[in-house]
Amino acid sequence: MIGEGRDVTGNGHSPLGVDAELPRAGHAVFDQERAERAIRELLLACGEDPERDGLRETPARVARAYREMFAGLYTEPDHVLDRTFDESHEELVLVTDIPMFSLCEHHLTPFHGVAHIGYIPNGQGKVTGLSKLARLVDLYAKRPQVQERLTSQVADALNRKLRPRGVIVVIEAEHLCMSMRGVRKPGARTTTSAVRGLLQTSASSRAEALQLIKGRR
Ligand SMILES: Nc1nc2c(ncn2[C@@H]2O[C@H](COP(=O)(O)OP(=O)(O)OP(=O)(O)O)[C@@H](O)[C@H]2O)c(=O)[nH]1
Ligand SMILES: [Zn+2]
Repeated sequence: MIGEGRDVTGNGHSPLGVDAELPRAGHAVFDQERAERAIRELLLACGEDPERDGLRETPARVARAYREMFAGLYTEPDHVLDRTFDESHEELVLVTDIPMFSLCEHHLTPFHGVAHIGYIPNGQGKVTGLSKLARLVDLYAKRPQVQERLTSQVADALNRKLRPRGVIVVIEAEHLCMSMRGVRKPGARTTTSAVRGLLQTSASSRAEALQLIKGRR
């Protein structure tokens, strides 16, 4: 099957079904041939001619694009948090404006924007590399998603793996299913947040994090 043995994520992790050490996420591997057939059928259903010059390679291209855009189905996102550093920092760590691209599971059209991710380490050597926060949101985003679930999944993964004192995830995104079709409201942005631990229970800690997120520019 095409896709086996390749790093579809571009982040050094193998797709599942190849590396038995990796925990399973969803089903095994991307079925390139099936996806190609489906895209060809879609073109036919739309009244297009998939044999014309400009479209001949399109089913294969689109299938490869979906393999990449759904890479989070074949790789366990939590895996990116496996390596931690022994740092005694006990205050907020916040990475803002992480570019985020996903596909809404209702229309399979993109929603995109930025993610802000913060956590308060537990002071017992569970600090992650900053890039891993961006990798985490990337892999959960690379699934058919809704913004609310994406936001909670990132927060829950951080909570599970780092056992921090608190977590905050805020995602601001524009949904193309609301801009280029349907209700057609380009520019409308949706903000979702998920807070865990101290950032849920302590209004002042949450306010401080939100202030840093809102006042970042
Ligand atoms: N809560 C939530 N809704 C979303 C998300 N992405 C898309 N949607 C919404 O999913 C809904 C699907 O509504 P339906 O009535 O089943 O589909 P539809 O007839 O295509 O709806 P319209 O988009 O209003 O034309 C729409 O209101 C979308 O705006 C998301 O991430 N979260
Ligand atoms: Zn949608």
